[in-house]
Amino acid sequence: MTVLSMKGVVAGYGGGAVLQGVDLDCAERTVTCIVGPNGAGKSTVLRVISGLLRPSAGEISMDGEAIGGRAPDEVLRRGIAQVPQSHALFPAMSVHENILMGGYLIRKDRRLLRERLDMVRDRVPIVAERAGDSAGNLSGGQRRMVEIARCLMLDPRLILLDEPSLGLDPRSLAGVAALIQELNRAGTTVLLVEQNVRLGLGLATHGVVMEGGRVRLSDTAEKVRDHPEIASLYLGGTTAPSGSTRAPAG
Ligand SMILES: Nc1ncnc2c1ncn2[C@@H]1O[C@H](COP(=O)(O)OP(=O)(O)OP(=O)(O)O)[C@@H](O)[C@H]1O
Repeated sequence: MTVLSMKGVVAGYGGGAVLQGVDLDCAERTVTCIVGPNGAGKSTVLRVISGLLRPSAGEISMDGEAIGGRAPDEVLRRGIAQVPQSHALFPAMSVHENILMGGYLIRKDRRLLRERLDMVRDRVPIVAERAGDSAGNLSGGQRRMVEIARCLMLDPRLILLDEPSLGLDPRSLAGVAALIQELNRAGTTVLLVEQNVRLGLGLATHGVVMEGGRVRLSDTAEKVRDHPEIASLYLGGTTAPSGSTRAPAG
């Protein structure tokens, strides 16, 4: 079943279209990774889905219902949560308080809030382990985990992640990759943008290559990763060794 569908989406920032007719589908329970050169429009795709940017043409639908051009809070209520590129936590607030902010839309339903909090603590252990610490005192990798955990408070159907690997050391990378895969196993559909092509396509089920505001290639992550042009452009001329289709866990 298709969760998210984009057809012929055109969008930009006033000085001409950045997205020039993007077609993209995310099937339920898949992890789709968008890769491509700087300026290709990858982050713009996420912005146009989450409602931060209005498309000037084309269609965007979620579970078959049109959402193109809707306000961000409405898109969020429909189950699409975006985790921004970085620095998304309130550094002076505790981890627990930051997580509660993620439940703002459901704050009046105390029981649901409590249930979600338990679920988030369960899925992302650092939320309980560092509950009382200021978010500003966490390492980069821990912050990224809490940023992702925060968006789980609304139990989204689709999570949008903009460069989850940005600025992380290798150990944190593995932890964040494992968390994304775990969420996916629990049933969440994920769409992410990644500069770290090896990591992104390693943890994804599907890959999308963008160039000049268009989708150039869309296939299983494995096929995209093994595509000769992708290998030479992004993976240093070598295709990933067979058997390394998934990022290491832990
Ligand atoms: N807020 C903005 N205002 C004006 N132009 C923008 C804005 N954000 C992005 N752009 C332009 O839109 C184009 C696509 O940007 P986008 O961030 O989507 O690319 P990207 O593929 O994610 O690349 P990168 O990895 O560099 O972020 C670029 O030419 C960029 O300069």
